[in-house]
Amino acid sequence: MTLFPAGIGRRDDLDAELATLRDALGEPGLSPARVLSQHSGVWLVAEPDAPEPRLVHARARLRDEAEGPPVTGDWVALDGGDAIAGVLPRHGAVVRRAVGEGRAERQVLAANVELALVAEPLPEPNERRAERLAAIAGAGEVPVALVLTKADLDDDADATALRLGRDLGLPDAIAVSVRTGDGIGIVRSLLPPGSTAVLLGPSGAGKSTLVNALLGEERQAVGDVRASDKRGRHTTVTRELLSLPNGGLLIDTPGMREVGMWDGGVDDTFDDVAELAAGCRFADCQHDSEPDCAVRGVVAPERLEAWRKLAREQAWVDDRRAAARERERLGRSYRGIQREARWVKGDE
Ligand SMILES: Nc1nc2c(ncn2[C@@H]2O[C@H](COP(=O)(O)OP(=O)(O)OP(=O)(O)O)[C@@H](O)[C@H]2O)c(=O)[nH]1
Ligand SMILES: [Zn+2]
Repeated sequence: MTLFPAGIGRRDDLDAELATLRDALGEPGLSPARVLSQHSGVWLVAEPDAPEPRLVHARARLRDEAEGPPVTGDWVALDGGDAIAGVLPRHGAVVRRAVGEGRAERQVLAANVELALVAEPLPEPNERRAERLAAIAGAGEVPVALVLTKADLDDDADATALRLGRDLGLPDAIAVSVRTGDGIGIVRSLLPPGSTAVLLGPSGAGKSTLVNALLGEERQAVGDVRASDKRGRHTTVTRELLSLPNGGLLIDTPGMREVGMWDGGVDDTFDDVAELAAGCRFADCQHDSEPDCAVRGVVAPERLEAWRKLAREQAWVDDRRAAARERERLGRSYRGIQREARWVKGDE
């Protein structure tokens, strides 16, 4: 079986970006690859001309960088020694706050994606959950299509998709059923050859079932790959980049229970609120009980409550990130002073 009949996606500026990285690291021999999946301490990568993917590790420096380690979908530069030497700039990434109460760290869920498919199951899709996923995708400049699964369980599936799409400001909203095949062709048309999309949604939404339908008979072996780390333990794939029969690529993610805001995107997702808010008397109007509010009474109360919640959460994250940057800045100047002191003493 050929593992990658359809290639590993498109990257228009690959040569130029690789050249920049080669120059920056002073290593002319770096070659490109794409991360298919991420395991503990190893990465499965595909190279443009290699018949099979292989496991590589990453240089230690990449693990504690602000950007975090390479993730599924990343374009990376490999050195001759089986290591990822650098990660190419990400064009379109879905980032959430890492899971855990009070943690202010980022987690990149998927890199270099051109579309996020946000899945919610019918007959009772959770509008707020979809809104939140759309917000983190929007923050990474990734367009969103809403995919309402299990359409066979809802007589008004198409009407629900239309309404939800309108409420959330997502023009692409499709009801799909793997049982009847409804909508599958439309989803396929959103994934043209060479493009990469990511599928996001809660556990049980029917993501794996949908992926299997899109793969048809060609479910690939990458899904079964298990990597053994240095201690010989086995770890299972979490997020993987799959190659669809028509040449589109799809990153499959496990169901998420928590989706914390990280990079903003609240105003983009709630552009109805943002636009109307220009007419409020106070610039920091919470559209709650303030006089002369232009939003309250126009935007649905549930959506307004969701906006408040996400905006508060984003403010919390922004505060922590600013504090972390300040600590980093102080740390740097402190280390600088130490270095200078040593230099003066002549012991460096
Ligand atoms: N009626 C109906 N059931 C579906 C459809 N698609 C999936 N299901 C069912 O929904 C359940 C969950 O589907 P999965 O594909 O495992 O869901 P998932 O989103 O991948 O879940 P995680 O792997 O936990 O993230 C299964 O019992 C499927 O058979 C559909 O179109 N119609
Ligand atoms: Zn207001």
